[in-house]
Amino acid sequence: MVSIKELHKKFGSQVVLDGLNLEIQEQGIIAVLGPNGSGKTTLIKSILGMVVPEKGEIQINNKSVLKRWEYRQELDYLPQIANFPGNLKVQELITMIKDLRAKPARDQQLIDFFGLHPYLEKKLNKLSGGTRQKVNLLLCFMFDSPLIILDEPTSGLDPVSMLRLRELIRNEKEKGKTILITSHIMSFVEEMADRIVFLLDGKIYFDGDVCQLKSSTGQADFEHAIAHLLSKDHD
Ligand SMILES: Nc1ncnc2c1ncn2[C@@H]1O[C@H](COP(=O)(O)OP(=O)(O)OP(=O)(O)O)[C@@H](O)[C@H]1O
Repeated sequence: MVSIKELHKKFGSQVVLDGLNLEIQEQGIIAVLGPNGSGKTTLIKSILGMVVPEKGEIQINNKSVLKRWEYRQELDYLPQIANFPGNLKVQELITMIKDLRAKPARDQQLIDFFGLHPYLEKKLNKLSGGTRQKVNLLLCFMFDSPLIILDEPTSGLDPVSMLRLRELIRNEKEKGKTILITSHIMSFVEEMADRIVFLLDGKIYFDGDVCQLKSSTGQADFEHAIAHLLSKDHD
C-alpha cells in the first residue's frame, strides 16, 4: 500500500530524513514513534505530498505520489494541529469539508458518537481543545478511505473520549483498513499498535511488534523498552 525508498529531507542544513525506507503492505495499526523532532510529522507530510523530499520515492498502491494528487481521495488525515478559521461554526466546517471532498460522509453518526450536537452552532474559537479535537476526528473519520493517517489523535481528549477513539480506530481496523498513527501516549500505542516503527537519526531504527520490541531491548514493559530506544538518541 505504502512504499517509501531512500527518502531524504532537509530543512536548511538540518537533515530530518536520511535515506528512510518503509514498506507498509498490511492492514492494521502502525505506530510511528520517535523522539521530539525525529521527523514523524515530516514523514507523514511527505506521504501526503505536503512536504516535498529532495530525494527518494514514495509509492501508494504502486504509483508514485510526487505531483499526483488523486491518491489523496483514498486517504483520510488528522493533522497534529488543524488551523481552520476560528469564526467558522462547527456545522459550517463539516458542510465545507463534505463539499470539498464530494464523497459520501457519515457525519451524523459521528456527531452522535462524539456527542457533538450541542456544539454544531458554536464557532471553532469558542470550543475547548478537546471538543475541537473531536470535531477534527469527525472530519477525518467521516469518509471511508482505506488509508487513515492520524498525527497525535489523542491530543486533548478526556478519558471517556479516549475510549471512544480507541473503539473508532478498532472498528476501522476491523473493516480492513491501514491506520498510521503517531502518539506520545505509550499506553495507547501499546494497546492499539500491531506494528511499531521507531525513527531515529532520520532512519527507521526499530520495526516490529510490541513483543519484539520488548525482547530486542531486554525490557519487560513497553514504556521502558521505548525509553531504552530513546536513550540511544543520547549515545
Ligand atoms: N517547515 C519546516 N521548516 C523548518 N524546519 C522544520 C519544518 N518542519 C519541520 N522542521 C524541523 O524538522 C524536525 C522534525 O520535525 P517533525 O515535526 O517532523 O518532528 P516530529 O518527530 O513530528 O516531532 P514531535 O514529536 O515534536 O511532534 C524538527 O527539528 C523541526 O523543527
